[in-house]
Amino acid sequence: MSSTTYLIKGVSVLGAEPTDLLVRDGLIAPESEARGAQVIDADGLVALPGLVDLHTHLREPGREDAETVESGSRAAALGGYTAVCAMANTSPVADTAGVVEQVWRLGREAGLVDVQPIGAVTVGLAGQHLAELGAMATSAAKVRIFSDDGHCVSDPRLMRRALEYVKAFDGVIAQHAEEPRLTEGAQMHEGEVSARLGLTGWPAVAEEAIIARDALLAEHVGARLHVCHVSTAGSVDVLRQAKAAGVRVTAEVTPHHLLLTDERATSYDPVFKVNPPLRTQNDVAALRQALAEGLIDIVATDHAPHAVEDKECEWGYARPGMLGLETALSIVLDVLGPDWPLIAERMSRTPARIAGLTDHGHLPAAGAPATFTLVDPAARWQVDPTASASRSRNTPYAGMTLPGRVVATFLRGEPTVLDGKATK
Ligand SMILES: NC(=O)N[C@@H](CC(=O)O)C(=O)O
Ligand SMILES: [Zn+2]
Ligand SMILES: [Zn+2]
Repeated sequence: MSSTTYLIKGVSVLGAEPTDLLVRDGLIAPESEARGAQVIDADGLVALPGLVDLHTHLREPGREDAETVESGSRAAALGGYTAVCAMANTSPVADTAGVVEQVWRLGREAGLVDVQPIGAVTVGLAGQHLAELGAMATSAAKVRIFSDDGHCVSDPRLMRRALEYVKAFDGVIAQHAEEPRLTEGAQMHEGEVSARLGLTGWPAVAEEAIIARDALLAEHVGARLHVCHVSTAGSVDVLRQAKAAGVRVTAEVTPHHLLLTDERATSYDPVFKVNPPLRTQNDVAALRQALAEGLIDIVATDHAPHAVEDKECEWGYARPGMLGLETALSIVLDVLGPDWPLIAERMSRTPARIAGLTDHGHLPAAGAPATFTLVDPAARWQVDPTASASRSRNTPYAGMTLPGRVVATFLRGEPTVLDGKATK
């Protein structure tokens, strides 16, 4: 625990009238005890609860050339995050207690954000046999979210069993919704642009059909379902129906699906290749609306670092995925506007609740954990891929000027970012 006490002066909590926050012994303390504190001038800055990413690829173990738990944690802290959920599609796959505990320990050692491992649903992500979900849940990593992300759990019987299994410990299955038979050879969204470019399409219905099926399965067994990276207007309609019927379903949208469209593929620049693919302007509009209304519960980055040789090649050979941790808040600010209570809800409080991360998602107020981020809403910055803390460079926003800059991030009273720079 930090021995340093910080007095954050003149900060606007979620856009409210400026106030002072005293950070002491890991908590926000009553301000009367401010003697000897290190003062941080927060004039013009907004305080948000530390952001929580429910969908991050950290690539360790296996592809430490693309990202490590430490480098990804640093990118996260710089983006205003205090917790990230690490996806299981590593090498070896995080399908055992041993691997999830390794990732969890690496996160603790890096000490920049809380790294909460996600466990695989099936052994080796192969979609054949359930992984040892119970052993991962009772491990030191206390896994509560399970996902074969990168792959869809397409076998309905396996999906049903997984949903039933995790009910015992209030777990959740996070589904990468993609009917594989409908996306064989797919390179981009199936529509006008794919027809023009002559690239094999990934139809919206491949996502929507799985969400509909899984919502029915979740309802049938009374279990929790989370839908990863929702990308189409039709998926929003399915979610609306499922939620109206009382199904225990939550959903996420990525910053890139809120901003970019399939028109980007006309550049043939693989930096825009991602799964699910960038969709149409109509989809973007529906996703924004659904996020504002709460039909889509949260923003998750799907931060997917890839090595240069996997991205700087022909479109057809490139791996899908893009960086997201350092730009997410700026993109959301751009898309939603400075509605700080809404941003806090969608990027911190609700993801913390879904993941069961009780240390996170608290408003910075006396008595709460000092786990928050300070943002300069007036700052604008230009995205420079070479300046990223990630080991990879595949940001789709290179050269763009974005609003909002993270100035500081605190995790349980310890600064992980100060003056816009990581502290370790
Ligand atoms: N989003 C992607 O395009 N890629 C992800 C996998 C995934 O999220 O499905 C990856 O691991 O690279
Ligand atoms: Zn996915
Ligand atoms: Zn992913």
